[in-house]
Amino acid sequence: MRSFRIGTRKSDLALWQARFVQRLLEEAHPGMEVELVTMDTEGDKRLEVPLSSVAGKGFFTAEIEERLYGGEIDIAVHSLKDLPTVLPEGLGIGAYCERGDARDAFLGKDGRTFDELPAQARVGTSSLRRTAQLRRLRPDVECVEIRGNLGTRWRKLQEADDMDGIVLAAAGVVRLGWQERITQFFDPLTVLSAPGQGVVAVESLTERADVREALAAVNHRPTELAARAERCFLALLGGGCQTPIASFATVEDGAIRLAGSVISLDGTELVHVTETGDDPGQVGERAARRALDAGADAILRATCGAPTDH
Ligand SMILES: NCc1[nH]cc(CCC(=O)O)c1CC(=O)O
Repeated sequence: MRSFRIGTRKSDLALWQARFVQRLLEEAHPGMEVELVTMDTEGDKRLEVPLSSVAGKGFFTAEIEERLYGGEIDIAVHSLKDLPTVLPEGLGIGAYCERGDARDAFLGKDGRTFDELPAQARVGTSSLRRTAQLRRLRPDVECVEIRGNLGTRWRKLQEADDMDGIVLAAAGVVRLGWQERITQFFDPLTVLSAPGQGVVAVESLTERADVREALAAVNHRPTELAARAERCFLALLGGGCQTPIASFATVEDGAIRLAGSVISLDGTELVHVTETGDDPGQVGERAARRALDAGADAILRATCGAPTDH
C-alpha cells in the first residue's frame, strides 16, 4: 500500500495519537503517504450525556467506523480504552502501539497532591472506576462529574472554586505536554487503570489484508499481550453493565502478569485477583473466573440487576 488515510477525532489528544500512528507508519514504510481525516463523533457533540452511561458503547467511535465501512478512510486511530470489547462486525484491531504511562494521575489545584487533600475535598472525574477506587482510599473525598476533553476539564478545574483537583489518565496528560501539572501518580496496583489505558489502537476492516499487513509493522507485541489480557477480563465480567471493573497487565519476556478488580460503586467492596501466563485470552479468562469465585458476581448483581452467566 502506498497511501493511507487515517480517521480521527479532532481533540488535541486524538490528533496527537493519529500523528503518532502516522509517524510510525511512515517510519516503517518509507515512501508511504499517510494523511489525516478529522471528524466529530457523538461523544464530542453531546457533552451533557454522563460518560458512565455510555461506557463501552462506541460513543466516540461509531461515526469513524462508518467511514471505514464506506472506504473513505483505511484505518481509524483510537484510545484503546474507548473501544468496546466486542467490535462491530468486520472490524478488528490491526495494531496495538507501544503503551504510554498506564497510570491514573492527580492534577491538584495549587500544586496539591491527592494525599494532601483536606477532609471533604471535591475531586472531578466522570469515571465510576476512579470514583469507586478513590472512595476506598479516602471515603471522605467527594467525586464530582466532569466532562469534556482534557483541555476543558483543566479549565473547569481552574474556574471552579469548589473543586480541588481532577483525575486523568497520565498518558493523555503527557501526550498534551502537561506533565508538570501532575501533582501525584496513583500506584497502578492500588488504583488500577481501565483496561487498555495508555494504549493507542489502530482499527481496520478485517477483510483488508493489505492494510493489516502494513499495520503489523507498527504492532508492539508486549503491549498487545497486556491489552488483550486486560480486555478479556473486562469482556467476561463487564457485559455492558456499570460496575467498575479495572485491570492492568505487565509483560516481561512474553510472560503476562494481570491484576484485575471488581469494585462496588460505593467502594466498600472489592475483589482483587492476579493471574499469570503467556496466552492473553487464557490469563484474562482465568482471572475472571477467579474473581467470580471470590465474590465478584455479588458485586456485579448489585449494579447490573441480573446475574452474569460466566
Ligand atoms: N475516556 C477518555 C479518554 N480516553 C483516553 C484517555 C487518555 C489516553 C489513554 O488512556 O490512552 C482519556 C482521558 C482520561 O481518561 O483521562
